[in-house]
Amino acid sequence: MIEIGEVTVPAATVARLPFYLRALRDLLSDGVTTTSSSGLAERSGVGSAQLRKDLSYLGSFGTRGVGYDVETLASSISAALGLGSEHRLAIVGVGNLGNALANYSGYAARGFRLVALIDADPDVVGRSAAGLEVEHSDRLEEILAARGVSMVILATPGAAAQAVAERIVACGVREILSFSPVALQLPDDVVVRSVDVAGELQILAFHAAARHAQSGDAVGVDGDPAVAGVQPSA
Ligand SMILES: NC(=O)c1ccc[n+]([C@@H]2O[C@H](COP(=O)([O-])OP(=O)(O)OC[C@H]3O[C@@H](n4cnc5c(N)ncnc54)[C@H](O)[C@@H]3O)[C@@H](O)[C@H]2O)c1
Repeated sequence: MIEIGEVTVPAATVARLPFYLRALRDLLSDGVTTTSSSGLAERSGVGSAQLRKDLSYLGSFGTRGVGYDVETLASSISAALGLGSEHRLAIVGVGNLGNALANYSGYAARGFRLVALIDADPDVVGRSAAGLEVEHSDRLEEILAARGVSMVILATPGAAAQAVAERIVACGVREILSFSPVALQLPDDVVVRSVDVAGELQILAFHAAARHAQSGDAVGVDGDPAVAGVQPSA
């Protein structure tokens, strides 16, 4: 459970709020001002009962027979997610992944501003991405403080991740999005979200194997024995 203002919201609900917000912003850009819970649920990819339950944690927004006011609901979800004010973001580890993430153009529209790129490799330092110059990690503390960084994307190799994360946390940063393949050991008040693309693909492989098993087809996608070998649980 996560505290949002004075209410406690299940972590799974918080994880779905960005999907609702994205769907609402799409509706707004299509000029749609009201939406039904079923319409919003469909756009968000969740069931409408789930959506109504999730939104009930944030207060009462819908009007029976009319639906939700798109702008009001989007503002409420934004506020609940703490997106009212801009989050200043740094990427630490600007290799293949960090560079690709730096060049993502969607941060500003979602309330984030990329303000620093940091790397340890002298060959990488000085390169430019997204209008920023990569700076040396020797100056990490100084850079995070000077730019008011509140969130960090960590994309260093696993071997460096723990030590770098500790330095980031010592600067007061409490939210880290980690792509590094290690379980970071950090104080309890630090929130780490870990992204594992290969792990997500394994989950898809599991579902593919389950579907093939149900249809009596023992061979996985494209005959891949690794996929075929995954056994779904009951
Ligand atoms: N989670 C995922 O889904 C996923 C997907 C791809 C890669 N990864 C992981 O992300 C990380 C980055 O992958 P990549 O392909 O970009 O690797 P990369 O080697 O291209 O980039 C890593 C960068 O980190 C820098 N670095 C090393 N030590 C550092 C330190 N102490 N401080 C600051 N920078 C430092 C390196 O100089 C390099 O530029 C790896 O750990 C990789 O395993 C995760």
